[in-house]
Amino acid sequence: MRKIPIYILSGFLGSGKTTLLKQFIQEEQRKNKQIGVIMNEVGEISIDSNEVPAETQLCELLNGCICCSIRGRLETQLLSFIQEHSLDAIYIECTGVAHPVEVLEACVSPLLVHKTHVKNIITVVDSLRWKDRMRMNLRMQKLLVEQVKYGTIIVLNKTEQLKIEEIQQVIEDILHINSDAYIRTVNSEGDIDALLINNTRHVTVQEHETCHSQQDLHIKTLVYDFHYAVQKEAFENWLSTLPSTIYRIKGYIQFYQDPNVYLFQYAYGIPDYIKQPTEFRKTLVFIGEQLQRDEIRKELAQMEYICSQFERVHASFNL
Ligand SMILES: Nc1nc2c(ncn2[C@@H]2O[C@H](COP(=O)(O)OP(=O)(O)OP(=O)(O)O)[C@@H](O)[C@H]2O)c(=O)[nH]1
Repeated sequence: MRKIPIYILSGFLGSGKTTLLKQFIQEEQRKNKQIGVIMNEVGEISIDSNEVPAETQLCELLNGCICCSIRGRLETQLLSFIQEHSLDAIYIECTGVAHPVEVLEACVSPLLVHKTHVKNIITVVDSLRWKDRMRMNLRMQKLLVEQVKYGTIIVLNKTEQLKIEEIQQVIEDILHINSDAYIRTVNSEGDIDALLINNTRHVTVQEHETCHSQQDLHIKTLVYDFHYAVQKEAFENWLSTLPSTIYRIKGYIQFYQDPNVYLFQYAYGIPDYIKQPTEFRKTLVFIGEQLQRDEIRKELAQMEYICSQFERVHASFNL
């Protein structure tokens, strides 16, 4: 019986996993292949799944990490994918705080071993964050190293943010931890076929140190729903005050006096806004350590309140 290949996309928060996944999907579609995608999020909602085309079989596993708290749900989902669809490949996008070997363990249960095989663990590295990783606490540094150590292919992404000699240093560090293949990319663009086929190392479950998102890493999430727009300048000023332990923010936002809704991405302190063609629920998801949830809620609510007052004044002048 033909075993369905599984590709595990690993890598820290905001490193470029979804960006890479979108390219895999395009490539598979170009070859008329049917694929299944499993997206795991530590938070209670997924923003990234809106990036997956409607014709792709998609499953969201939310509110926990498939490497620890919701491992059983991954197995159930893989089985249902196999039984209900005729798939050529399955892609699993891990949370940014997952340990790749523990995701692998969840994929090699006795119920799955005769039906699937894990072809590659592709670890995406944010080159700039890697270069500066000593600024992170030891637990996070260890996670970054573990993700690199157990990748069968390393994608060194966001390389345009570094100087040539810095890239050389990052490559040296990475090869020291894992001498398997690596590929340098910007926007996760590269030789997609090489990532799918190339595999110098047999993918096996190995002894490893654990680092679980909630117990060991103390990762917390917050979902904030907007009722009003906020002023862009005030929002950006506020972003610049956030601690570096807020590793990731993503979601949809609307700015005062701008009718557009933007996909907002914030990774390693760098914000990015992409105008959306359609309406989305205006929500931000925060992922980090020591999240001061009440403070974040209060500060965002304050920005909304100011704009709601502007709108009231505006409306009263137009009456
Ligand atoms: N400057 C730069 N930005 C990039 C590159 N690749 C991806 N990004 C941006 O980085 C942000 C995060 O990218 P994603 O692909 O969502 O990262 P991710 O690993 O899926 O994020 P999580 O799933 O939240 O962990 C987005 O704003 C991307 O557009 C790159 O090569 N250079």
